[in-house]
Amino acid sequence: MTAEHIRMRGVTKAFRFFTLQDISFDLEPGQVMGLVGPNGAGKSTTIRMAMGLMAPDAGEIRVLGCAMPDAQAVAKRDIGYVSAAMRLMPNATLGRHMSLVSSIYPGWDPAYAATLLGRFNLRPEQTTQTLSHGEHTKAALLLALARRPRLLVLDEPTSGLDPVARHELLTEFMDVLRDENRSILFSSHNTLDVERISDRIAFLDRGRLLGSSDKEEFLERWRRIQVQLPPEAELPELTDIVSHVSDGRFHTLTTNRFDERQLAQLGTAVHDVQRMSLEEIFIANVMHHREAREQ
Ligand SMILES: Nc1ncnc2c1ncn2[C@@H]1O[C@H](COP(=O)(O)OP(=O)(O)OP(=O)(O)O)[C@@H](O)[C@H]1O
Repeated sequence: MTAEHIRMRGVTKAFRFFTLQDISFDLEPGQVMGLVGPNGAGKSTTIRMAMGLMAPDAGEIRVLGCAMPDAQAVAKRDIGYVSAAMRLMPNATLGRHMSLVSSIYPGWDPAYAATLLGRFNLRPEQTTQTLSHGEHTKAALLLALARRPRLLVLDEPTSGLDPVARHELLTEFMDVLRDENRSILFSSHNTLDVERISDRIAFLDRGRLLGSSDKEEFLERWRRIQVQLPPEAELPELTDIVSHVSDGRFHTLTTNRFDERQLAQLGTAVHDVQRMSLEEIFIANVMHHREAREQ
């Protein structure tokens, strides 16, 4: 029995034109992990395997202590899963969905469901086919959240939502995490959302995991260093520089392992040191790995 809510080790899945390679990460109780990657990076494939909807070619997946995909029926009693591809029954009302879900899952919380109806501005009488895209997403999220599952797995949960609904949803996620036995894995292109609520981040690109660590660790390690050299002077040999842009005199160095040693080596040439947003780190990380692979 493992304590992790999700544990992936060496997970590989090959399609005709794409391979997800050697994916390993852990999601601990009480954590929110943002799975970030460009289009086609393998986020949904990773999530689908974690949900037991697809078997890996190799590697180990355990979710809430259950081996996936074999023991998915047991694990899913305590997982709320929402993806953009999911469709509610077209002719049924939201109220019908709510009573169906509440009859299956003992954790259903009617008072919380009523609160979410108000927050998401939804009515139980609405049928699925009359819902807008954003309302459909909110309805699916309501059905997952009101079960109060131990693990929420959300594939692009904020796509198609307006900024106010996004804000409300992210606030809901933070509420979920007041309970340290619960956790969330969510995928997103929206690095602002990920930066706001995640405490762990996994970056994926072209089927590979570029890194998985605490958000604060990413934000602490990555820096842009602006350097201004006197004429004829040469930039000292530095390690851990992932990108270097220069017009001869002014240099912008991006480092993924910032420390005082680098500044000491550059001395008085350092003009400015800037923290990077998660979006800037994401782009720099992806470009650095792509260049390294192409060399
Ligand atoms: N069943 C499948 N058969 C063949 N190829 C597949 C299958 N499912 C996914 N792929 C391929 O795997 C790659 C990764 O897809 P995936 O949906 O996991 O990416 P993603 O990171 O979620 O992308 P996006 O952000 O665009 O939704 C894509 O190139 C896709 O074409």
